[in-house]
Amino acid sequence: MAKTTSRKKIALIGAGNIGGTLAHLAAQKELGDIVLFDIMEGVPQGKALDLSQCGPVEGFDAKITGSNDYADIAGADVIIVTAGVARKPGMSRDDLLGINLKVMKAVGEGIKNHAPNAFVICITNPLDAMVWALREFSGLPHNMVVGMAGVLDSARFSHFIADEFNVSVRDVNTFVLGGHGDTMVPVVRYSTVNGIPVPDLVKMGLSSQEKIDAIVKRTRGGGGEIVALLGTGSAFYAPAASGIAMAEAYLNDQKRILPCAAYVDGQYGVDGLYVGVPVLIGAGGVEQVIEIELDEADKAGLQISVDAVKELLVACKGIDPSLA
Ligand SMILES: NC(=O)c1ccc[n+]([C@@H]2O[C@H](COP(=O)([O-])OP(=O)(O)OC[C@H]3O[C@@H](n4cnc5c(N)ncnc54)[C@H](O)[C@@H]3O)[C@@H](O)[C@H]2O)c1
Ligand SMILES: O=C(O)C[C@H](O)C(=O)O
Repeated sequence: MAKTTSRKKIALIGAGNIGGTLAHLAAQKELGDIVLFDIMEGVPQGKALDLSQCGPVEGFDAKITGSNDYADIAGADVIIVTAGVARKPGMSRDDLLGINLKVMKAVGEGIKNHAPNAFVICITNPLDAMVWALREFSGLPHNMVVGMAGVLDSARFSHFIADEFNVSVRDVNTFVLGGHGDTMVPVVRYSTVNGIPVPDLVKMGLSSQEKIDAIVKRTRGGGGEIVALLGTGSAFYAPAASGIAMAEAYLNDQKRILPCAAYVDGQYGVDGLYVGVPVLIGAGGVEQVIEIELDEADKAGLQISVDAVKELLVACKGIDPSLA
């Protein structure tokens, strides 16, 4: 029987570890038909065929194709970008700036020419600089281009908090703001177990400040911990799950409040750059930047993070004068 053509279309630029996992999750959730794009010939096609053959076993109905041609992303509702290079042990995310900036240029132009109405989620590192550059190269409205980092960093924080208090992770809610680097700001005051702020749980003697401080530190280094363990490549299951949560918020107009690298234009005293803040995502893309009250320590932490992102933008402009 002929299939409906009114399904949503999800284009995944980069068919590596995260791209393949994104495709699998999007198919399992039947978010729409999926195009996997990569410059490696055969890889997106091979992964698309393999994933399509999960359909009969898992019972999902989604058309999955692989491509090396940007024309195939035409009409995409959502694009998730993971194209580029991942860091190796001993490297920082910022070491990827030069190589991945060139990738963002090619991807941005591909999106501009073939899918300018899509909601674009960037995952490529160094995240806050790459999402800014991707927006510049694509020319899309700022509210339609967003970076994935805070959902992942908060998921790590939540996992560690759930472990510490020996409670279900479902009852834990945490917030990590700022750039996706060593200067990220896990906001302990807004982190709760079923509504009870973590500092109150410490006061109740259920943990200690030292243990919470260690969890904050581990969260900040969460990506590096996995890079060191894997030896080659970086985390991809939780990053893909986080990207899918953001895509679902847009596709299903969920009005979710999620920490994302969003364009900030005045809020938090920050102007004209992408950095991790709470935003409302719905059918209008990033519909609002939510300005929460921060204490002095968190404000200072956010400023340090913003300054680190600013330095990366200067580096981007130095490498590619078209960005200046
Ligand atoms: N934002 C985050 O929280 C977060 C989390 C995890 C990983 N990352 C980053 O995501 C990126 C991808 O990670 P991964 O594990 O999927 O890496 P990977 O190496 O498995 O996959 C990257 C893919 O990009 C492709 N690629 C390279 N240049 C391209 C181009 N010009 N056009 C299209 N495709 C191109 C490669 O062929 C490869 O298949 C890395 O930069 C990594 O650091 C970010
Ligand atoms: O740490 C990395 O290099 C990948 C990613 O940014 C992560 O946090 O897992």
